[in-house]
Amino acid sequence: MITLTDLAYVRIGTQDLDTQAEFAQRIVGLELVEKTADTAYFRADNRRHCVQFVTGEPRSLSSAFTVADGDLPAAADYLTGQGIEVHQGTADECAERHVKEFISFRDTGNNVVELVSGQTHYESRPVRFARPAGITEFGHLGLEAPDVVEAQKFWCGHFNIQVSDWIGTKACLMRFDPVHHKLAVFDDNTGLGHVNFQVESIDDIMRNYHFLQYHGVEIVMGPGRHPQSTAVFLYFHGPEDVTWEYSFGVRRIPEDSGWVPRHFDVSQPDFIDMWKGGLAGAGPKWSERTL
Ligand SMILES: O=C(O)c1cccc(O)c1O
Ligand SMILES: [Fe+2]
Repeated sequence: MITLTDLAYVRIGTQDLDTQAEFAQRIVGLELVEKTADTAYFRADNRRHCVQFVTGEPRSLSSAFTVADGDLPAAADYLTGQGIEVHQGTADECAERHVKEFISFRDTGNNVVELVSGQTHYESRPVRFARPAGITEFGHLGLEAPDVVEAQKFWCGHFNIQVSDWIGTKACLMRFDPVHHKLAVFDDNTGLGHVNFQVESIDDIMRNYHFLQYHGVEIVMGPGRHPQSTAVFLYFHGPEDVTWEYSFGVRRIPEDSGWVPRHFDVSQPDFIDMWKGGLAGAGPKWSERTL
């Protein structure tokens, strides 16, 4: 069993670094920490960076979680013992990620996952957000897998991860600390589902909604309220199909609360947005009535 302590970062490939960098700043609102000819790093909280774009294939490269200092050798042994191939991060790879050490492996969705220790943090320097989106922190990652049940067994079997809620068998929301979920797996082939940032208030959600609309950014879903975490959310599409989410008010589940995962029924209109609850049994559409 491996103990995860936090989310670390996500690395995303891009064929257009400049456009991604501009979107991450001007639209998402992140701080650009560093940009070179082939990579750009973005900061949202005390982590030195939590999003890194890398020139290359436009796809998710890896998602990273933190483990305690000193835990990596045992984690590598454990995974190897489970028949999982482990790569030991080289000095150059560590430098590129701004971590002391890391290992990587593939999950059941063939996503590359990195376990890191010694991620650089800027504890005392305020984040210089590129715009006032209200971001407070890197919230969670949505990964994709062809079989969500298999992915859940993998994550809960090898890590200190518990299921918070199921959305049919289409999604599983999981936690490794009191936050309702920092890892979610969605039913799809492989890759990054979405990158979530928590914002300070419901007003930020609505201000961001109008800001995105003004800029012609494609809203994927929301504003709405997830019945699972009770967070108010807004998803939008960035370049190269990257989905971003702002949310506010995520539920916390205290450690010994006896929480039992709920199963949400995807055939109901409010399965992912409780504000659509009024649509249940709404009958034929008034606008389509024949007089
Ligand atoms: O916050 C949630 O509950 C949630 C539910 C479904 C899908 C998501 O991305 C979520 O963040
Ligand atoms: Fe989410």
